[in-house]
Amino acid sequence: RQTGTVETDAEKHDVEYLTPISIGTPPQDLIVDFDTGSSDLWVFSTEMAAKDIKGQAVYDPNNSSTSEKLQGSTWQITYGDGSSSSGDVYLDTVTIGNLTVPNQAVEAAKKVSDEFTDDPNNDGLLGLGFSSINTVQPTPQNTFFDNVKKNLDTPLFTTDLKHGAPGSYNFGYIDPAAYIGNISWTPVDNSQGFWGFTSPGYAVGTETLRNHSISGIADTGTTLLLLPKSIVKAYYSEVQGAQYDSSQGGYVFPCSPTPPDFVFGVNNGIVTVPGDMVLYAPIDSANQNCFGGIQSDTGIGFSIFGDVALKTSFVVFDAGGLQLGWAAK
Ligand SMILES: Cc1ccc(-c2noc([C@H]3C[C@@H](O)CN3)n2)cc1F
Repeated sequence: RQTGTVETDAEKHDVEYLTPISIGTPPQDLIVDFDTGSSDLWVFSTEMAAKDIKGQAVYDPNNSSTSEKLQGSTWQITYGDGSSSSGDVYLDTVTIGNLTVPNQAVEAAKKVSDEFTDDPNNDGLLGLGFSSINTVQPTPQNTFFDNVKKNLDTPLFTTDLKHGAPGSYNFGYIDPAAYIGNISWTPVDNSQGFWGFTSPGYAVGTETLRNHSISGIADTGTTLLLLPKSIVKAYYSEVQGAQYDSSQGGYVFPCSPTPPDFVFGVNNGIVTVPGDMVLYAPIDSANQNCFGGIQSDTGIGFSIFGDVALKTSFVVFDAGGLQLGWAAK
């Protein structure tokens, strides 16, 4: 039985968290976006057109003695922001930290949309969602976590994302030094392939929790906290000068004073998103106005507890108990 840990670095404004992995023999090092909201491990590869690669590291299956083409298999994925990628599939050895999975399905990109080409530090994505939504055809493949979990002390991983500082993903153990107080546990609904859960309510600032079911997913690959329009309006009604700016595509408000905290329930506990985390990023060079870290989930069909929510907490993604644990830190 094993456990593992790997450090993840925040990009500017914590827009995404990038984590090193190794693929093949000898090992090829790439840095990828761990995404609990999807379930494909795909990487930039030598099968792409040179014009679509701008600084990224690429996986070369021909340079790995352990790669084996999964004949006839292809994949195609589209993310929440409309970005997409596609290609074919190899089985190869994948190592994260001290954990190795032989014969992991590695999805080699042949095409990627401009958003990926224009993201030079990101060499691909590693899905930590449920394998039921893996896009490989004709036979969906297992995620790294699904393949490694039988070797773990316990079938869970934890996230400790931070604001503008390296965080960590741990596999197979809960580090008691990584959080304070108690872990609030809530059941996971994985029927859509996500780490879905329902929060019982929310509060703005220091008010008491309002009963309002919020069904959403814990998604490390989404930058912001996307909530029902009514809750977003209630929050920004208490932020001086806040307004919906269609040119920015969301609520903006003066970067000072610090806006109120946003609190959401997790079972009988609460998670507090400090006001200064709702100040997502300045939209002008004078840093006068800021884009909000809380925005509407309209059109998605569920809420998304992205990095703005996750980086406030130590979160346990427990596939054994099919539950999520949230703790302060
Ligand atoms: C350029 C780029 C675009 C999107 C994403 C991306 N990664 O995870 C997610 C969310 C949305 C949902 O699809 C699953 N989790 N989005 C990453 C990128 F590097």
